[in-house]
Amino acid sequence: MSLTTEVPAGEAYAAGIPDTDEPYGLFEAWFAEAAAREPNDPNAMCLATCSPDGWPSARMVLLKGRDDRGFVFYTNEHSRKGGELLANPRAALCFHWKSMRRQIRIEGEVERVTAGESDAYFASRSRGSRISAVSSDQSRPLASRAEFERRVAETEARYPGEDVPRPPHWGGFRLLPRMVEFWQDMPYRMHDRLVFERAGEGWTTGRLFP
Ligand SMILES: Cc1cc2nc3c(=O)[nH]c(=O)nc-3n(C[C@H](O)[C@H](O)[C@H](O)COP(=O)(O)O)c2cc1C
Ligand SMILES: Cc1ncc(COP(=O)(O)O)c(C=O)c1O
Repeated sequence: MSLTTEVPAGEAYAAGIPDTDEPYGLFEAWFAEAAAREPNDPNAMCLATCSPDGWPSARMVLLKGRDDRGFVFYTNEHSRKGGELLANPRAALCFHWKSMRRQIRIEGEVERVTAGESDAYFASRSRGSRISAVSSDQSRPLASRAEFERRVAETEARYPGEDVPRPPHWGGFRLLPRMVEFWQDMPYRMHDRLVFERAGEGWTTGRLFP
C-alpha cells in the first residue's frame, strides 16, 4: 500500500489520507516528501511547552532523530523551554509543510536523551555551532550583541582545536508520542484528519471532523 500521494503543485489534494494502523510509516512518507520539496528546514517543528502554573509557550526547533520511541530535538536545558520541560515534562509538536498543505501534530511526555546520545549529536555539529552553544546562555537577558560576540571570541580562544566539549546543560529531549494527528488540506476546507492514540503497545485510530 502506498502511504502517500503525489502533491499537485499549489493545489489541494484530491484524495484523502490512506488508512493505516500505525503512524510512523505515514510520518516517514510525509517527511520524505517534505524533505524533497520544502525550500529549507523540512525538519522544523513548533514545540509547545507549559509551565507548571499553566502558561503555554511555543517556538520552533529542529527534529534531529526519530525512532519507535519518539521524536528528538536538542537545546539548552537552562532555556525557557528547557526549564519548562524539566518542571513539566509534557509537550506538543506541530509540523506544517506549507508547500504540501499538510500538518502533523504530536503530543506526549518528554524525557532527556542519554548523555551518550547528546555527546554524539553535539560532536556532529559544526565547530562554529558548538562554539555558539557553549557561549550562549540561551533565553537569558543579553546586554548587547557585542557581549555575545566577546563571549564567542573567548570560547574560541579557550578551545583552539577541534575539541569543543558539550556543556552539561546542552542536550536532547525525546517526546514519546501518545497522540499523532495527520491533517491534509482538501477542497472547500473539507480537510482530512487521521488521528492515532497510544493503546498499550499499539494504536487506536480514527478520523475527526475538519
Ligand atoms: C527554524 C528554526 C529552528 C530552530 N531550531 C532550534 C533548535 O533545534 N534548538 C534550539 O534550542 N533552538 C532552536 N531555534 C530557536 C528557538 O526557536 C528559540 O528561539 C530558542 O530555542 C529559545 O527558546 P526558549 O526561550 O523558548 O527556550 C530554532 C528557530 C527556528 C526559527
Ligand atoms: C540555537 C539553536 N540550537 C540548536 C539548533 C539545532 O540545529 P543544529 O544542531 O543543526 O544547529 C538550532 C537550529 O536552528 C538553533 O537555532
